[in-house]
Amino acid sequence: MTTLLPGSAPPTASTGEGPATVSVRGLSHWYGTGSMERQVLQGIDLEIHPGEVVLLTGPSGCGKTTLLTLVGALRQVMEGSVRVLGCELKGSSRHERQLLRRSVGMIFQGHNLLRCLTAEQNVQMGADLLPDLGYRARRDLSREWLRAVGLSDHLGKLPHDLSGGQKQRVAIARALAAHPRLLLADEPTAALDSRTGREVVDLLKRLARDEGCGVLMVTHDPRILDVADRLVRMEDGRLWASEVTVG
Ligand SMILES: Nc1ncnc2c1ncn2[C@@H]1O[C@H](COP(=O)(O)OP(=O)(O)OP(=O)(O)O)[C@@H](O)[C@H]1O
Repeated sequence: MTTLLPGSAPPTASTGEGPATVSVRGLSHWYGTGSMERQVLQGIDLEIHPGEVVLLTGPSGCGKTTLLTLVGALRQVMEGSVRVLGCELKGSSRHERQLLRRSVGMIFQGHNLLRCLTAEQNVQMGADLLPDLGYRARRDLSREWLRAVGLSDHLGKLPHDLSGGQKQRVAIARALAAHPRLLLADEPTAALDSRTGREVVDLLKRLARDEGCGVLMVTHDPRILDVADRLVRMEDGRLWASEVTVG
């Protein structure tokens, strides 16, 4: 039996069909100017389809986070094409990028919780992005997501009363509460023990499958590679043709 995620629609997703969630073509990126200029991405091509979980691996400093932030509309695209949920980011306006980011969930290493808000209030910020939901519905949704990540007993706690792994799970619940159509995650299991890390990636996989959400996840964690529909390896700013279909 399939258990639906909080507030989710019945499963409709199919992996690899329909328009791509992300389509990157010939993407290059540089940092610095003049003699300090350094190319960090070199002609990247990548597609992610609705419901697909793509894991990105590669050595430290090879450009993984840069790629994630470009796809997440957090940086201006310098060269190449990045289409996310039908929106071309090359040449896009700040307003267009802001609108797009409402449909993109992001889980980065420093979980960025607001220190003065409880776990429940932090997650509610994610639910606030959903249109047409009253206060009570948003609060209930936040509680359901916190239950889904195993934190029902910590609703009223402030971030400094939570462990690193618990904070990471709040950040994950906040990203998922907004019902993203694309989820970008930078080492989401880094601060988690192996059991919690496994639960979190299984949750992300379910989100992808049940809601047709594309997932791009950077990881160094060999214990979770099996969650991938596809593994992509980056070295020196290039995606090598080692796109391995996992299972
Ligand atoms: N804002 C910036 N300004 C200048 N250089 C940067 C900036 N951000 C990243 N870099 C450099 O660009 C290169 C790629 O960095 P990036 O963070 O994308 O790599 P990464 O693969 O995610 O590394 P890690 O696995 O250690 O997080 C690195 O050499 C990094 O030092």
